[in-house]
This record gives sequence, structure tokens and C-alpha cells, in this order.
Amino acid sequence: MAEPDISDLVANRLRDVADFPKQGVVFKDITPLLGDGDVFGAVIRELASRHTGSSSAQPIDAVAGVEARGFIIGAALAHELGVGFVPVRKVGKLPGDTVQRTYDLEYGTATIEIQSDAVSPGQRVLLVDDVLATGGTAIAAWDLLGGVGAEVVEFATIVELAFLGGRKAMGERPVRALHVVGDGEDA
Ligand SMILES: O=P(O)(O)OC[C@H]1O[C@H](OP(=O)(O)OP(=O)(O)O)[C@H](O)[C@@H]1O
Ligand SMILES: Nc1ncnc2[nH]cnc12
Repeated sequence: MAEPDISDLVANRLRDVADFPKQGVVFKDITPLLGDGDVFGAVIRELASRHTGSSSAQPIDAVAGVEARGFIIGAALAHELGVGFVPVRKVGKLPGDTVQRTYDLEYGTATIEIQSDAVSPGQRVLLVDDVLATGGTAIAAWDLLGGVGAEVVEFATIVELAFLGGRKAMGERPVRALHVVGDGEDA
């Protein structure tokens, strides 16, 4: 039997919530996906697939994830790959020296930070999150990591909301999405 398509698996476990957290926003809720062990596992294995094995095209040294939903995906992925996890947190939660960035996202403004010694110089980091919307969060996290010496190899996400232009905003930074919304289908 053919393997189910990962994009279809994700689509079947996403829930659209109208007017959350603000009027006019259709929120893509990943909690049904997280609650389905088979699909959650398939998503993590798929994200890991291009970074595993000695002949991997894209070996990495660490996974970074953005609080809060990016922690769930990122920690599971780091464990699957046998590498460490770098938390990119909302401001005010990390001890020691930190660097911060403020950015706009689909429904507001936020500030995130990482510890100044979060990575070793040249460490190859895979940045992950659950959703790419405007790209504000991913760009801020990518640039923070790069600013403390990481070589960020890719931004990987479960869902991309193509109609919000995040991929374009990311510019040269490579983006991988398992499921794209608003690319010829209903947003
Ligand atoms: O591409 P953007 O427009 O920046 O939007 C994407 C971001 O929005 C959500 O985070 P949110 O700040 O809502 O935080 P949460 O994970 O704590 O729910 C999502 O998890 C991404 O991090
Ligand atoms: N529409 C949306 N659904 C879920 N997470 C998001 N992050 C930014 N926009 C989002």
C-alpha cells in the first residue's frame, strides 16, 4: 500500500478556528495533529528525514524552536535526530546574557530572545516552528541565531500560510513546509 502523503496527513489533522486570537484571523490549530500519535510521529520523522544518516544532505548539530508551539515540534525533532535543542523564548524568561528582537506577526507584535552563548561558533542549526505566516517570527529567530554565530541551514515548518507571504519575506533563507495553505486551495 502507498505511504499516505504527509501534506494530506497534516491537512486532516488541522483545525480552522475563525476569529482567533483576533477578529478576521483564521487560526490553524495544530492540537488535533499533536493529539494523534501516528500523525505527530510521521511529521517528526518526515522533518528529520533529510538530516539523518552519515550521507545526509543536510547534517545538523542542533535544533532551535520558537516558544511555544515551536518547542513542541523542535524538542521532539531534536530527540529524533539525537542532537541538542536551543530554545528561542518570548522575552523575559531566559537567565544570563541574552539578545532580543522585536517583530510583527499576523496578529500582533512580539519580542523573542536567545542566550548569547546558545550555540558554538559555526554550529549548524535547523530552525523549526509549527506555522509560517508573515515570516516575522522565523526571520527574527533566524537572525538572532546567526547573530550569535550559528549557521542556520533551514527553516522547517509544518504549515505555511502562503497567502501571507512568509516565504518571500524569508528571502534567501531556505524554507521547508510539509503542508502549504493558500496555494491554489482555500485559505
Ligand atoms: O510568521 P508569523 O506571522 O510570525 O507567525 C508565525 C508564528 O505565530 C505563532 O506563534 P505565536 O506568537 O502565536 O506563539 P505561540 O507558539 O506561543 O502560540 C506560530 O507558532 C509562529 O511562531
Ligand atoms: N493563522 C495562524 N494560525 C496559527 N498560527 C499562526 N501564527 C500566525 N498566524 C497564524
